[in-house]
Amino acid sequence: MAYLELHDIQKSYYLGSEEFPVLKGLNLSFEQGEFVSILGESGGGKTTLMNIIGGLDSNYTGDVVLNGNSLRHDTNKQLDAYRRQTIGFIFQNFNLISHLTVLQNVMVSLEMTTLSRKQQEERAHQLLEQVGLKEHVKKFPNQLSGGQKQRVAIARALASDPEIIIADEPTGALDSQNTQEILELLDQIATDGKLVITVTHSQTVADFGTRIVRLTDGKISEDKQIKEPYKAGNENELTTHTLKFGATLKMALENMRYNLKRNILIIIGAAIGIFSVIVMLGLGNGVQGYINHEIYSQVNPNALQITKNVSSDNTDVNKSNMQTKDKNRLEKIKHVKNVQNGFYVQGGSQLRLGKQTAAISFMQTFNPTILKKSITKGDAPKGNEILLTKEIAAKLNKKHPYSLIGKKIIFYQNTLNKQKRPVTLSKTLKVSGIAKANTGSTSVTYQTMKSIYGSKNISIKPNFLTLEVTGSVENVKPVQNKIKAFKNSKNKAQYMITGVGGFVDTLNTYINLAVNVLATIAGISLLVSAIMIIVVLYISVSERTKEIGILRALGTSKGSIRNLFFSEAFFIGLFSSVLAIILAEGLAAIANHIAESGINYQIMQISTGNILFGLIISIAISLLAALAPAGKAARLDPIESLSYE
Ligand SMILES: Nc1ncnc2c1ncn2[C@@H]1O[C@H](COP(=O)(O)OP(=O)(O)OP(=O)(O)O)[C@@H](O)[C@H]1O
Repeated sequence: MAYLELHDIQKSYYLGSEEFPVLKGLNLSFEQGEFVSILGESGGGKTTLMNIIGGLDSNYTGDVVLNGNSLRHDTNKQLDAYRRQTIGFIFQNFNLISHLTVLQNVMVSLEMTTLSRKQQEERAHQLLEQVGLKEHVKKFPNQLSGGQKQRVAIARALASDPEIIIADEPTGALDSQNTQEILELLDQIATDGKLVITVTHSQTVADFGTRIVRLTDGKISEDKQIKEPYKAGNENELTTHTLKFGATLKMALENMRYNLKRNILIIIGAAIGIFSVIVMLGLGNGVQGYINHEIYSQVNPNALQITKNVSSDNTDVNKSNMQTKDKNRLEKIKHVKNVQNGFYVQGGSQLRLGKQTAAISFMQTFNPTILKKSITKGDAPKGNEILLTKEIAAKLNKKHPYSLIGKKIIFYQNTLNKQKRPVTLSKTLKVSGIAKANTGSTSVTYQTMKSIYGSKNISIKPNFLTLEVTGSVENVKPVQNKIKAFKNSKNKAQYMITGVGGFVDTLNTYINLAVNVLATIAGISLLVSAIMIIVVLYISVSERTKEIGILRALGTSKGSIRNLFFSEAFFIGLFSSVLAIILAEGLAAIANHIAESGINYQIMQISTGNILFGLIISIAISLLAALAPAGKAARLDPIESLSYE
């Protein structure tokens, strides 16, 4: 059994239904240490044969047997591994990857070995030194002569220490000096015990080897040994794998750097969409925050006032009073705390200080719906104290209303006693503080109110209750709904509620809705970015068709080719979102600077969540956009890709 055997290889090409047989039943066997030249007329099927031996073409009849193992039954993955580990390709037109340096071109092959990074680099340098390119490792292929390019290709072919070197007219594009040098290198490879099979038109090249096989009309017309073959070499000890994800990421970055201007434009284009979305979300947060801030400074949205829902023709005041059972049932509602008695009077109240008097149209007990911050000076009322609105205070002392704080004034209240006779209650109270008229209220404590009425033996019952809702303002609406659900005997709501919490929650829902609609509109530009990325990646695939062919010939799997384009898309997504985030933060800084001086509030609040959302959506869209182009790249036929011009 020979090292490599070809059994009855037949191959035809078809144009429509018309068959063009190229190889018509070849039987050959090769041993390691041989330097075989395949000679034949142009179009005779030499390249076709090399592709079959090299595992690039499996669409033939017959069998290729390596070390007793047939390639016939190999899966695509096994064929990838065969090309990586057993075959080293050298092409007439060199087929180097133009955006990689000499060193990187050799490293592509080495990155598919299990050697450590350091060992890979050492081996690449050593191989390049061996082919005489020590000084040129950092150059790009277009900075090299033809002969130098072919040496890079030889170093690359040797990288994974394969047992078979297939050279398809390796000197076809070289002058006689370079031809001589390349042939010597190939001869050296054969001396090391590898099998070198080279295709050539030239008798001189053919005479250099140890054996000549002539192909005529799809058959072997001559097979002659002209020199003693060299001794077979040792088994290849390097194990290989396909390009790992890290390596494809690196290659994608290198390719992006090579097409820098185009990629910068794409990144800017894609960033615009992400930028708009982040700005919209940030602005939404800011506007919502600002509106809530404004509302919260006026009212306490978590405080509710509850009164009995009595019909207007009802004259029985007792019906509007709150009972202990009302208090108890409110206390039981989830998120409710601090249910307090409240009492208000409308009309009949007056204040006196010396000769000055002031009528109070509405008087109530101090409760949580009166914001502490509405008290501009002084404090909330305690026992026998009264909080005045600035308006009322100004009636008692126009010039210096605040000077009333700490002073004693007399409070009068007209009411009816138990016998329904009109009486005037009076009590001296100390002014505890002055509150804003719009958000505060003239008020005393419930106890003080009780003692004012108690002075004429009148007992009062709370005519409203206040409660506080714990947690966020979102809890207010459910509490309100529970309270509204209590019905009286006529199936009417038993209570009426005043408080803005539910409204704030509804307002927030609307603001959120508006922000999401705006962000979605901004998101349409993401669709444009996605289409742009798809187009660019398709262009990239067609530009890199040859590179894909080269990588496939080197043994890169379809999956890794797919990853190469996913990696590129990943970076486009990543970089464009980073750019978008920087721009959005910059705009936020400017907008907030201006807003701070105008409304004293940061109007654009970009949260970490918004940033993460931008980052993830950008990468996800780019990866989705890469699906079709990456799939196309992976499906490309390696042989067609290699011959792509
Ligand atoms: N994909 C293809 N579809 C159809 N015909 C093909 C295809 N590839 C090659 N052929 C034909 O098969 C024949 C053999 O081609 P091949 O490239 O193997 O020849 P060759 O001996 O290497 O030629 P040369 O020495 O000129 O490179 C040619 O007639 C060519 O036109």
